[in-house]
Amino acid sequence: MAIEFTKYHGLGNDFILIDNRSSLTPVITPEKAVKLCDRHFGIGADGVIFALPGQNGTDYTMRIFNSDGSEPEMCGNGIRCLAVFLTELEGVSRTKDFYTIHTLAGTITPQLTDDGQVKVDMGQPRLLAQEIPTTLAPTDSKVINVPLEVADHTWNVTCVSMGNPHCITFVNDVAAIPLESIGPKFEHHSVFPQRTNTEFIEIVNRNYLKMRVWERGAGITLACGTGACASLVAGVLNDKCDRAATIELPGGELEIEWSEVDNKIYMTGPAERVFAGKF
Ligand SMILES: N[C@@H](CCC[C@H](N)C(=O)O)C(=O)O
Repeated sequence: MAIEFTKYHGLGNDFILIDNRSSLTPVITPEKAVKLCDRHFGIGADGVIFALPGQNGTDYTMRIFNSDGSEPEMCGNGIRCLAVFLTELEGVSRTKDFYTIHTLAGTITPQLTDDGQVKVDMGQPRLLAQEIPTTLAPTDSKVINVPLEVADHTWNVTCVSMGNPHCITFVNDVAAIPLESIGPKFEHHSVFPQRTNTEFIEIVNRNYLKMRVWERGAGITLACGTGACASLVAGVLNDKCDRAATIELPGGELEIEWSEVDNKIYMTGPAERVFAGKF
């Protein structure tokens, strides 16, 4: 059976999107997703995203497989891509400029803005150790600036869940971080029972941060939306940045705001269609 797909990216964090609106079961297995994501023998992507029917009153459901076949709870760049993909699928019958999307991290709401970007209500960050999850602190404590031994070095980390786990470290120079070698050591550290995404952040000023990321299940990527949101929260918790900032990633910039009004995170950035095909 031939399956149609469309390739999208959000700041170079790239995904294979599949129209799965006729069933709540993904049309391909995690093992097949690994093959499709392979950059030499497949289409090449950081993950596969499925547009499924809505649940609990939402418009749609999003599921995603990382390039290693694991299933994360949420994907920030991916949900912007999904929002634009849905407009493509719905065509002229589209009647509104936002979607309610059921995810494993709860209901997320991406909105298409007039300038072609996508602004996403990412929900509230979760800060307790049991919510990350991590054993770095007692279950009902926050994990802020806590020492962690990785690769014979003590890193002070702050942990934030955006539905998926993030471990954030502030450094003087993100370019100097040997991501390829230490990323996997953070991801598989025994204090993270569900593994973790890892962000290294350089504070340029209180409204501009530089970030590099090692993603759980995908390795080095050019951008991570949930990671940018989690990093802004970590910056605020450590009094290193304001509640609204630009995050510069290798693939481009995201605007992130942590609202004092509703405690939610709002992420704004692009989503670009690359090409479509069949496999
Ligand atoms: N790139 C994504 C995050 C994708 C999921 C992540 N690899 C995980 O396993 O949690 C983003 O833009 O948020």
